[in-house]
Amino acid sequence: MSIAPIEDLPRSCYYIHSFITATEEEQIINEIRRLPESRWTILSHRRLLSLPGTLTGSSRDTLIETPLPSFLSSVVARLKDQKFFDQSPHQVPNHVLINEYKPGEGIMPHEDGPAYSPITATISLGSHTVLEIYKKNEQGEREPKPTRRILQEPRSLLVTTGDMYLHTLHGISEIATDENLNEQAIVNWSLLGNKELYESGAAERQTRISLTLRDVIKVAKLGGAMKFINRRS
Ligand SMILES: O=C(O)CCC(=O)C(=O)O
Ligand SMILES: [Fe+2]
Repeated sequence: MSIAPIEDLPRSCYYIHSFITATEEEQIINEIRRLPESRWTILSHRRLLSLPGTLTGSSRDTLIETPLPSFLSSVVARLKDQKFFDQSPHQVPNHVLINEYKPGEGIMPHEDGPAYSPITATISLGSHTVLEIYKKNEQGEREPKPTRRILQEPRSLLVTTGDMYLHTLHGISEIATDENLNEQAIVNWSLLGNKELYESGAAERQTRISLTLRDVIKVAKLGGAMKFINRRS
C-alpha cells in the first residue's frame, strides 16, 4: 500500500482509509466491550481506558512492562510492517489509550506530551469524527481557532508525528453533527475512502471508539528493584 502524507502537513501526518476491515472493527469493538466496566475512567465528555495500564512514577511517564492485549496484535504488526514506528525507541507501540465518545462528546485541545515518543497512531471505530488542529503562537499559547480539520473515517488510521506532534494541539468539538465538510475545509478530503458519505457537507456522529497507539519511552520491569529500560536508538 502506498502511504500518502496529507499534503498540507508534509511528513507530519498520514491518513489511510480502510486500515482495518469491517470484520476487524467489529471484533475489536466486541473485545473492548468485554473489558470490565471498572477499567474505564468516566470523564464528563468521554470515557477512557488505558492498556496495558496507566503510566506510573512521579512524572506519570513510566509503563510497567506488560504486553498489549492479543486482540491488537494484527493492528500492531501492521503498524510495524509499515514502518511508522521505526524512529521510536521500541519500534512498535507499547501502549494504547481507548476513548469512547457518544454523539455530542469530544476532547479539549491538548498535546500528547513528552512521555511518549512523538508519534501517535489513531484508529477510529464505529463512527467518523473531525480532529481539529490548533497552532501555538510565539508565547506557546493555543490560537483560538483551529487551522486545520482532519476527517477520520471509521476503520481509518491517522498517524501524527514530527512537527504536528511537537508544535500543535488537537481536539474534537463537542457536537453531534459535523458540518462544513468539503474539499476546502478538510485537509485530507482527497484521501477519503467514502467521500460520498460526506459530500452533503454534514455527517451525524455515532458512538466512536478511538484507539491511540503510542510508544512510551520509559519502560520498567516489575520485580525487585525497578529496572529502567530506556532504549533510545
Ligand atoms: O479520539 C481521538 O481521535 C483523539 C484522542 C486523543 O487526542 C488522545 O487520546 O490523546
Ligand atoms: Fe491527543
